Amino acid sequence: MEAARSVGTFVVVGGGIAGVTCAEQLAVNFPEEDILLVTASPVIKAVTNFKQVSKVLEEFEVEEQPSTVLENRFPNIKVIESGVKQLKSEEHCIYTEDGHQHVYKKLCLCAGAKPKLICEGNPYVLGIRDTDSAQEFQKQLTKAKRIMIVGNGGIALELVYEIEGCEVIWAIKDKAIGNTFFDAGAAEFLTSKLMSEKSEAKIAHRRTIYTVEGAKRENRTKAKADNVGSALGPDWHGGLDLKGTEEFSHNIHIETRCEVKKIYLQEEFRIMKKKPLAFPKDQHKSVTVDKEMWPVYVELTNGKIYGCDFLVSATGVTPNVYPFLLGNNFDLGEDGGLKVDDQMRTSLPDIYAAGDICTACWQPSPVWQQMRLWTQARQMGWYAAKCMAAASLGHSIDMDFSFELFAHITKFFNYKVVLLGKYNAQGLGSDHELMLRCTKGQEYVKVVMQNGRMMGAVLIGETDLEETFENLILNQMDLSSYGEDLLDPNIDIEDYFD
Ligand SMILES: Cc1cc2nc3c(=O)[nH]c(=O)nc-3n(C[C@H](O)[C@H](O)[C@H](O)COP(=O)(O)OP(=O)(O)OC[C@H]3O[C@@H](n4cnc5c(N)ncnc54)[C@H](O)[C@@H]3O)c2cc1C
Ligand SMILES: NC(=O)C1=CN([C@@H]2O[C@H](COP(=O)(O)OP(=O)(O)OC[C@H]3O[C@@H](n4cnc5c(N)ncnc54)[C@H](O)[C@@H]3O)[C@@H](O)[C@H]2O)C=CC1
Repeated sequence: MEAARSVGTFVVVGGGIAGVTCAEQLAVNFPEEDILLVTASPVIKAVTNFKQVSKVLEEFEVEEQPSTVLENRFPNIKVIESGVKQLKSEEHCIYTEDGHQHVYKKLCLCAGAKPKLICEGNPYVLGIRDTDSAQEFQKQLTKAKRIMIVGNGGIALELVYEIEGCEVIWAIKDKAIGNTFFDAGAAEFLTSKLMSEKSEAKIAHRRTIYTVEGAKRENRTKAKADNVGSALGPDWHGGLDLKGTEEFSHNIHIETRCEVKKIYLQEEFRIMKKKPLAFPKDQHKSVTVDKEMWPVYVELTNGKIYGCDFLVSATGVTPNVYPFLLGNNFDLGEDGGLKVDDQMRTSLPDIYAAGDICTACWQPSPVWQQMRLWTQARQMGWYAAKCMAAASLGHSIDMDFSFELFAHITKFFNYKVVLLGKYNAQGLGSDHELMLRCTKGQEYVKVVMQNGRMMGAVLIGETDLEETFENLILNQMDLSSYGEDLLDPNIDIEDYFD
């Protein structure tokens, strides 16, 4: 039987922030055209309450919505809930799992990324990406007395702060926590909070950025077949009760400079006669042998072995390119993403990409870098649509202003965190200086300077400096003459530069 075939000018794949933003923008640009959004997940992600905090910094809420809400808002968007199983780029056609074919003139791939697990296929190693995987994690946690978290980026930072009633062994490769966002100084500032704070205060301050419309969570079905759902985002844990079986708040032990060497199941471990360690009651006291039996045992590269109920592998993501590769010779970046140029074009004709799936391969501004973040997914989806629209009318457009400066606003350990430009002196070599201001428990301010110019900043706490520093990084003013005054709390820096 011949498969049903549709023909559309613009087809977008992926119902996450990048895909939805791209489809919306195309729908606005081409009200007469039908825009096809093909997605494996049964709900789509919508950006709501968008707020431009300053020139580049933006904040918004995210809602999971049924696709009909998007179709009602944009009558020329048609959502198809089915995973793409093959792309035939020479025929300008995608094949979906429901047996249909969709022909496109221009296609934008926004299929996100998947967790890069330390051990694929082991049922005791969980990854967190979408609503289903977060709920599975929560379910396992309610039965757990001890877990191990591996990884030192965004997810690990959020988890160690949120989990209660369960011993957590946090195994990190680095010497300080949060290496993807912080240097050792900021890490120390945060660690003291992690080790001291009581759960009551924490709950009272829980942030509420992430919203899920109504009670849809319960009614949701899984993403089709092997496909992942959309990535979670700001405050994804807000609606989850992340509590283990015990009655304490934080109980975290950090193992630094190590990786997972091997994971043993209980039976396998029993015959080996190796000695697992008990949960250290105090970082400085000598450790004792663990008498308890655990479902799984983890041997670390520092020689220590701990038993636990399960592990969370919060070890980054891999772009979800697999469904599109067969028979298509895409150029891939080192991180496995689809390489895109300054017009968001992949290496194949009429195929664009945006969000976590892509690897930015244009010459970036000296103070921008790609990170797989919600904000960048939105900016790329929006810009890709603009580029597709321009190309279909025969021209190209200038790079969007949002790619001039890396800017990320988030919350860690209940502190507001703003990251600007080369906030960790990424790629600046040794030829740079750092200036610091820190008030324990209150704020941590770091600026990265090079040749008298501000190149980046980390602002933790209510510093109120983001707008001024954003301007100083963007205008690359020579600040040599201001010296330490830049961070003097008694000087109103805003007045200085008015
Ligand atoms: C736990 C967690 C917390 C996070 N917190 C933050 C945060 O606080 N701030 C921040 O900025 N970022 C955060 N991020 C990162 C952010 O969520 C992602 O960078 C962003 O959502 C990526 O959007 P995307 O649209 O590119 O991909 P996704 O959201 O992953 O969407 C991909 C879409 O493609 C669909 N799809 C996949 N395969 C196929 C296929 N074969 N056919 C059709 N459709 C397909 C999926 O179902 C999905 O709808 C977090 C990520 C996680 C996992
Ligand atoms: N508030 C925010 O901005 C948040 C952002 N996110 C984003 O979601 C995505 C997924 O988050 P994460 O998984 O935390 O990724 P990540 O990229 O933030 O961090 C991955 C971490 O895993 C470590 N790692 C990699 N391989 C390892 C290995 N084999 N053994 C031990 N450690 C290893 C890395 O050193 C790094 O610390 C990222 O794009 C992240 O930026 C996630 C949560 C919060």
